[in-house]
Amino acid sequence: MNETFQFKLLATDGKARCGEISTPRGMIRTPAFMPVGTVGTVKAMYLDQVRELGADIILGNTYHLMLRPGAERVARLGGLHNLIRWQGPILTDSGGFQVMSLSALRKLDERGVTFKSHVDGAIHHMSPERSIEIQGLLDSDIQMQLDECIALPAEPNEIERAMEMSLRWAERCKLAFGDQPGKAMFGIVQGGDIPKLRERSALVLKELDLKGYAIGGLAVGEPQEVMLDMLDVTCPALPAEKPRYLMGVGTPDDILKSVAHGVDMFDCVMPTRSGRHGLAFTRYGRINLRNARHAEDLRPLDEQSSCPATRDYSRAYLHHLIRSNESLGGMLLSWSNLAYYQELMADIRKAIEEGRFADFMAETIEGWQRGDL
Ligand SMILES: Nc1cc(CSc2ncc[nH]2)c2nc(N)[nH]c(=O)c2c1
Repeated sequence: MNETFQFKLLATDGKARCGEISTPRGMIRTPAFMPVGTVGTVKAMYLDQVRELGADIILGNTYHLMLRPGAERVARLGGLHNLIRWQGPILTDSGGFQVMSLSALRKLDERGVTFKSHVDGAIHHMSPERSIEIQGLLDSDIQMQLDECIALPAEPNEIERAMEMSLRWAERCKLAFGDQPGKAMFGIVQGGDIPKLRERSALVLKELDLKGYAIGGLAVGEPQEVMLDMLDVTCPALPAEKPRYLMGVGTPDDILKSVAHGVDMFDCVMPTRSGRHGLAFTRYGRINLRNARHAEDLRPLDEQSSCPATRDYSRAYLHHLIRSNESLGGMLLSWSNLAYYQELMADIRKAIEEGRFADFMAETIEGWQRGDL
């Protein structure tokens, strides 16, 4: 079993890149979509199914897991991989983003974040060092620095303050992480929608010579064109030989266009969360199965799909299950959406390798717009 964490670029087509990250727990093919397993489960899915769909890596979450079952308990139980029975790589977010979006009472200052648990109301303090310690206890393969993500639109001096503090936290996290062969700690580029702050953040993080770089502070309410403009500024400022992970993104359209801007890794709750609410992502675009027009439509979502949930179940039945709020509805649509996302990633990787990514992107977007009546 190899002991290193190594990113290899296999092909480029314009700014789009195709590569692979080798880790002691297995290979990650990029561009990669990472299903979100926030509290140790990809909701409504068996992890064997998630693996069979082509996912090489899933996400865990420091904030949720430190509150329940607790980081030290997960370590006593043999680490996250053994607990949830996923032996591939796991990436964990550092928790700051979730504190700011989920916990009732919270305070953020130079020392870190202080918050009240949404589980039992207990008060927690998480410093950059503690976040890395927790991710270590979870035996995470790719760990995120603690950072402060500002929702957009925001005041420039607020964006600058948060970006500068995130840079100081990056250094503290690098120190706390130390040297763990086979594992990686990623810095997170901040800077909101301000190009010169994005450039500074990327350049200072590049000096830290980390094994990979996340692009944070996006997919927080800004229009897609602002997100893509920030990628135009950020990606060239990052080292070409390191992986780039765009956090919290996104729809199939966001992913396709972000790959075209040089992004290698993605994560989003979209395929599972919207699946539970009846929204299907297909090569024809979105289909909302709650809509009455599906009530007697015996067609499957896509008869050409290799996924049984997409190929074998009628829209009428999916409509019935979602309207009846039956668990099977969310299970089948989560399965179908994750299958579609992984199929899209596989098609993207192939198109880049074959030097036809621009045509593939145009054809794919046209298929979504054409829809299927
Ligand atoms: N949009 C967005 C999403 C996430 C969550 S990514 C995630 N964690 C668990 C699941 N998915 C972010 N996380 C951090 N640490 N920083 C960010 O700027 C940021 C931005």
